[in-house]
Amino acid sequence: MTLLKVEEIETYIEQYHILQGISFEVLKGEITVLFGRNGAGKTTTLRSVMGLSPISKGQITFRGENIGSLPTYEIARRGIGYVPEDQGIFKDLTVEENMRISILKRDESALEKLEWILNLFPDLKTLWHRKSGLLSGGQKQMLALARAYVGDNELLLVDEPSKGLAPIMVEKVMQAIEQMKEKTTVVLVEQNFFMASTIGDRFYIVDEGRIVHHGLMQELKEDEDARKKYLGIA
Ligand SMILES: Nc1ncnc2c1ncn2[C@@H]1O[C@H](COP(=O)(O)OP(=O)(O)OP(=O)(O)O)[C@@H](O)[C@H]1O
Repeated sequence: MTLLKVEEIETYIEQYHILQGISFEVLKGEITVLFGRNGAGKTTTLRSVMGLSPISKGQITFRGENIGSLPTYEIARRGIGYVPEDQGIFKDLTVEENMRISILKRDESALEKLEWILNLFPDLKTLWHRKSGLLSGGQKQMLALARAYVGDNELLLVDEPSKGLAPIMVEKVMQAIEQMKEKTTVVLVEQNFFMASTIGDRFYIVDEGRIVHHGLMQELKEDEDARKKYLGIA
């Protein structure tokens, strides 16, 4: 089932034509990875879906509803969570406080979700009363993912969670995202092909504001020529 459909979106930032016709589809329960070099337009794509960088053309459909012209808070209310590159956590609040303000409805399902995610990230339990600003980069990333997960979201947009992390931490975060797939759907922006290709189901490659290649992750893993051509790796 298609959860999110992005069709030929175009986005300007100031006078710059950043997205020049981006289309992709996200199927429920899958991890869809957006690859592409620095400055290709990956972050702008996620921000456009969230309404943070409004589109000037094209259509964005979430669960069959056109959300392309809605304000960000309405898009968030419909169940799309965004984990930006800088994680978007409240650094002066504790881990507990950060988690509590993300839980919109304090019902049984929210508590179940909280328990499930804390089992996935046991470090957060240990750090429960610590100010989030004092956490390591990897711990902050886990907190950001956990917050997005308990926020009653059906789709998570996650921007480069591996950025700046030590390899062991990158592996942990990727494994966690893979496990989150059991419960939610993820669009992942990632430069680390080797990590993302182990957990992704489908890929899209962004270049100069356009999709230049897409398919099943397995196909890209088996296609050395495409990896060289589009990602510059063997
Ligand atoms: N506020 C802004 N003003 C002007 N140009 C911007 C602004 N934000 C982004 N851009 C430009 O838009 C283009 C796409 O940026 P974007 O952040 O979407 O790329 P990206 O693929 O996510 O790259 P990275 O991996 O480096 O984060 C870049 O050329 C960038 O310089």
